[in-house]
Amino acid sequence: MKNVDYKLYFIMGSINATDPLSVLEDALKGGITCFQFREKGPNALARTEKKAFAQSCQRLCKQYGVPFIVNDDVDLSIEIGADGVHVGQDDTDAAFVREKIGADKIVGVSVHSVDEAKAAIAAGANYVGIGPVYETVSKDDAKPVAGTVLIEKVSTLFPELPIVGIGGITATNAEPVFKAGAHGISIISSIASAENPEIAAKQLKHTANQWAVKR
Ligand SMILES: Cc1ncsc1CCOP(=O)(O)O
Ligand SMILES: C=C1C=NC(C)=NC1=N
Repeated sequence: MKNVDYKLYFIMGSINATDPLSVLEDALKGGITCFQFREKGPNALARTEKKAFAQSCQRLCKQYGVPFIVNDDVDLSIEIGADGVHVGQDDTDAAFVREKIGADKIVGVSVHSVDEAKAAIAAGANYVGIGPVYETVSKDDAKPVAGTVLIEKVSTLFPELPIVGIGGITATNAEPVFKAGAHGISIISSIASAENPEIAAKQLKHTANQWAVKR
């Protein structure tokens, strides 16, 4: 799975929306370019329910030709033939994930330092997620707000490495994330909690397209 478009990377799980499948379909209609199935938190689904929900999301992504990436759960990703896996520093080791899912799948890694970015590259990551750029309400154990400093450092040191910024990103604060060198923005609440998720995705896509051209 090469040259993936990380421009507008939506992340969601069953706890992020009342009707998650209709939110995902709206986001897909609004033009998201990548989706991450992130089923985490106190009331997250497990086992058979989690797999069934993941496959419903995967089916929608397939209809819209959008890559379907699973957060952390490597076995689920393999079981349902997902397009890739995203891992955090405390999740499964990225090199192990790469070895398990094979060369043509997507491996994404959350990084919080230059050293972690270096290690992610060595492990065979296709992209890194850097944040939280701004205050986030969607991850209770998020690291301190980092701004765009690390995005600038990593994009300067590793110009070829795809970077997505994450954390509190909206249509009005996305510009600095791209200016700092990110290839894309990762979003939960600006889309999942929006009055109209399709319009929210369209607005974010418009901003992302403006900046992706200037890269
Ligand atoms: C998963 C994750 N990692 C760092 S912040 C975050 C949550 C992003 O959610 P939101 O876009 O609602 O701030
Ligand atoms: C924590 C994360 C950072 N970045 C991305 C893309 N996904 C995540 N779940």
